Amino acid sequence: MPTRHALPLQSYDNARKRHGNTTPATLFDDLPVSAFHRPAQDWGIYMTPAPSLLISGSAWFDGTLLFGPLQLTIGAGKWTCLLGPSGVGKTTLLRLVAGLDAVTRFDGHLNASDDLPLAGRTALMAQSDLLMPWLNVTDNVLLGARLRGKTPDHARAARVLGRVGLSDHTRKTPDALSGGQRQRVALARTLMEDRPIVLLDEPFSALDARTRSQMQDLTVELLSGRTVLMVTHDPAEAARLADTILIMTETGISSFPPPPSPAPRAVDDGETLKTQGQLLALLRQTTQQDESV
Ligand SMILES: Nc1ncnc2c1ncn2[C@@H]1O[C@H](COP(=O)(O)OP(=O)(O)OP(=O)(O)O)[C@@H](O)[C@H]1O
Repeated sequence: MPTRHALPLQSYDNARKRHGNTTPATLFDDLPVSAFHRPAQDWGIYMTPAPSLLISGSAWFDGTLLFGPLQLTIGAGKWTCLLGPSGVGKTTLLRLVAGLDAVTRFDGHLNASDDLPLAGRTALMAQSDLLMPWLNVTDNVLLGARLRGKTPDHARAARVLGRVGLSDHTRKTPDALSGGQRQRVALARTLMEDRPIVLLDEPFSALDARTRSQMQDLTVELLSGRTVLMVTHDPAEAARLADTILIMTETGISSFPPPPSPAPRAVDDGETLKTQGQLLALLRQTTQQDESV
């Protein structure tokens, strides 16, 4: 764990200690430590146009094959949904792309099509919200900027928090929020991070149906032009949002045709509902095959 005493938010380490170090250390570890000390103009690399992701290889944990060999391309500026049975390695794949998985060995290549490093160009919204319990909602959303020594953009944070429906909750700490509200704070924080590659791990799973469809629309709007890789268990979500649908199983990754209309698709769009049904049928088959092994 790198020391963080030079970070602009001086109280970060102390607060972590006070709270028993309960917050996962990985929240902003996608930033190389040296990046915290770079002059502002060097941050240009993080604003590059969205590249494709080229992934090829196998992942191993403790000498056991987790998944692979697999080979896939995540389209530049496109929204790719990754589905598959629990435990097949979807989260691991996201964490590997984000450079956050120190325990899994990946034999192969994880590259951007522009040949620039991935480090610092990804934003990951993890399955757990990773909110700092001692910071209020606004400060959680602004934490990334503070850690990088940038002037926090309070006006933008207020706008994004307004868009995710949390304007009335900005001064609350996470313990005073519902699960769905916490997930919206985490979403707001990810949307504040201006990265060309965005990795979302079941970002809408804790939301009620109405809020979920609203947050899906908002996220598509705000991440337009980014390369998005989203893990989801929800065929309806994939059918609404995906430019590309990928199914990950123990035997590899295959693609599934999305509906022809552009995303986000209407929830009652006929082609979208058809794709949702076909996808669910395929996932049921996949799960049954896994269970019969
Ligand atoms: N820290 C860890 N130590 C050991 N094994 C782990 C660890 N994290 C994950 N695994 C194992 O790695 C495999 C892949 O896990 P991963 O979380 O990537 O799956 P997933 O497809 O995202 O599952 P889910 O859909 O349930 O979130 C699983 O078998 C899991 O048990």
